Amino acid sequence: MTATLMDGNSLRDEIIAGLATQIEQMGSPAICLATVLVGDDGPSQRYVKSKHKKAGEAGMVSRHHGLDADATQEEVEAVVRELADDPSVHGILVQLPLPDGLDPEPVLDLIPAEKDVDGLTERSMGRLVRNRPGLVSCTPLGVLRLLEKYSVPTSGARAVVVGRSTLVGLPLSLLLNRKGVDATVTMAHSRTADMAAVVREADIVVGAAGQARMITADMVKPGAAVIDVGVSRTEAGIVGDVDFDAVAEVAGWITPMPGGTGPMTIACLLENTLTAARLQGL
Ligand SMILES: NC(=O)C1=CN([C@@H]2O[C@H](COP(=O)(O)OP(=O)(O)OC[C@H]3O[C@@H](n4cnc5c(N)ncnc54)[C@H](OP(=O)(O)O)[C@@H]3O)[C@@H](O)[C@H]2O)C=CC1
Ligand SMILES: Nc1nc(=O)c2c([nH]1)NC[C@@H]1CN(c3ccc(C(=O)N[C@@H](CCC(=O)O)C(=O)O)cc3)C=[N+]21
Repeated sequence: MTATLMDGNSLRDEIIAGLATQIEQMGSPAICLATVLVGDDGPSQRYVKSKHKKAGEAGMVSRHHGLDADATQEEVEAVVRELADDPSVHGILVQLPLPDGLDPEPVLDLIPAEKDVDGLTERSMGRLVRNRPGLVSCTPLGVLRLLEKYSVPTSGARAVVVGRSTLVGLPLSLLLNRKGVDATVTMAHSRTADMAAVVREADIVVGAAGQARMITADMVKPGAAVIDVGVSRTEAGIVGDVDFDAVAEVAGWITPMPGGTGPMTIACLLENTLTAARLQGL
């Protein structure tokens, strides 16, 4: 392998240790992250469990609300409303996607901006667009942290983000475009014509489409930084959007899957929870 491996597990541990120290210095207040999961999807339950475990390591408390897959819109909204009104809860994360038949928009609308640790509400997204301080989606933040940690040059670099969701692709594109980061960003998606040619232009490639191994070695410019966000369940197990073994021979930097962006998402979620607690006066 010629690429430098961008190790999300070790950077996560570093970030969580830093959070634990900060929280101790604050006199160890009970900073609380609440998660809401509707349905019994196995991997979602695993991610949520891992979020709670890591919250404990950071010196935070956490609370989980699990609802049955057949929960009604009203039931989900009632849970979120209760968490929104509860002053002992500092961060609220509603695991997406919700089961078919439930509309996430009115649910997200109930999350107060200062508790929006996923950065998904209209106010948080608006602040991101307007370049004002606010909570930003965790996976995009984690990607930026990895680029920074490994000194990947971003100013003037061409970045291609494959995926334009409000959870990952869109906020990440906005962050990469920000003053100070200064990449020239292309957002690619399922209608992009000649994806291979678009990706080949990139100094920084982010796969956030959820299409198993769609980014192949022939699509990658030699020396590029390749970040894998996608998670697909296949018969071979969990695989990313990047054809890791072959791309690692061409890229300058690459994230492993697992061990790359997943752990960084959790670290940044906890960082957002501390920020949220401070916004609420802790
Ligand atoms: N590692 C982590 O921490 C996290 C991982 N994930 C994973 O990242 C992936 C993306 O998540 P999310 O953004 O929520 O997913 P969405 O399904 O909301 O969005 C997927 C995006 O990828 C685009 N897309 C789909 N197929 C293709 C294709 N063949 N070529 C190009 N673009 C395509 C879609 O395009 P269009 O808009 O045209 O439909 C859409 O913009 C998933 O696998 C998810 O599990 C998500 C969050 C955190
Ligand atoms: N509102 C909302 N916010 C999210 O941030 C969110 C979401 N909904 N829905 C689902 C996706 C997915 N996601 C992951 C988190 C951690 C890992 C993670 O830690 N993965 C480990 C591997 C874990 C394993 O092996 O199961 C790793 O990559 O090393 C992966 C994926 C957050 N998501």
